[in-house]
Amino acid sequence: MVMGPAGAGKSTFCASLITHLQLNRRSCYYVNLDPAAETFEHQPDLDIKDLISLEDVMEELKLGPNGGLIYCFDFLLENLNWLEEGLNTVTEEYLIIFDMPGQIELYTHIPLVPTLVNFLKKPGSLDIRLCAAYLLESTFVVDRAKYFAGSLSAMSAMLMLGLPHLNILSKMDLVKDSIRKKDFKKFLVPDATLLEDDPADIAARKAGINVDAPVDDPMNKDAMLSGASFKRLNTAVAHLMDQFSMVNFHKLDCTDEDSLASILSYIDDCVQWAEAQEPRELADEEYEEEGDE
Ligand SMILES: Nc1nc2c(ncn2[C@@H]2O[C@H](COP(=O)(O)OP(=O)(O)OP(=O)(O)O)[C@@H](O)[C@H]2O)c(=O)[nH]1
Ligand SMILES: [Mg+2]
Repeated sequence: MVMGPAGAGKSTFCASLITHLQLNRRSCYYVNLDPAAETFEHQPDLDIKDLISLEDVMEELKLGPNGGLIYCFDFLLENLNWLEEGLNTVTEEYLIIFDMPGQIELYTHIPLVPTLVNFLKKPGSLDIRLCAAYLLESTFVVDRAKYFAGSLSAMSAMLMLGLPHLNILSKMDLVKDSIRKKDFKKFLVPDATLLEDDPADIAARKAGINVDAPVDDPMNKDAMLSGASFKRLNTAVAHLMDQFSMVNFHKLDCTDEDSLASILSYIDDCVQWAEAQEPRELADEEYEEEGDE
């Protein structure tokens, strides 16, 4: 189940993963659960838009895009038999890829996704072994406040969903030229020491702003204007991440087959894909191909 904030690269990752699976002769089943998604590199095998369209909901119920999305998800949960019918025949050989919408409220404020997850993994029913792939943009590391806020959202999803969980820094192609591999390593585990060389603080100090001013009252206007209370907030979030010590990241570059293979192997481990495979007989043409090699 591919999740993460809006624009994190979820659909692109799904498309690259499908291409990678096809190249490696693996079966996959693509489920689009984002009712706002318009174009696809690979046509979904099951598409929420066949059940309900966000456009219709917004038009008929006079809802905005976020309210409309929540309505669509509510509707999906009331019509889970549609999902069950679509997935019932998918065998263990398949890797099912769920492409999720990016609105964070689906995971946290109103627990719609946790309800869906419980339905999909229910023993005796669909009984799908799920794994969450939570994507964050790797460019976030440049802005420590964004990086820690993103890591906190990842941790929140981990706690809410209780699934085997992979946190992934996507779009590595965008940073690989500007940040050396060795320097990037420290961002794979969110840790409060990363705030020590925050470029935003360095720039603020250069501009003569005292971001290190002691803050007795974080709501004090001076503390807010100087950025000192914001720094205090980030430090608190960073220490919280340290205390839970739950989040670590894997790097993903969708343009690199090795990177995709590495992420896929983690996913396979989480969902125990290899263990679930029955030994199968090769089809005649596959025998011939193997012979040729
Ligand atoms: N350079 C680069 N751009 C990417 C990558 N993945 C996604 N993008 C771009 O980022 C934008 C958003 O990508 P999507 O895959 O649609 O992101 P998403 O998370 O599915 O977005 P929502 O479904 O709207 O939440 C698009 O313009 C993509 O072309 C990547 O690996 N590298
Ligand atoms: Mg998408």
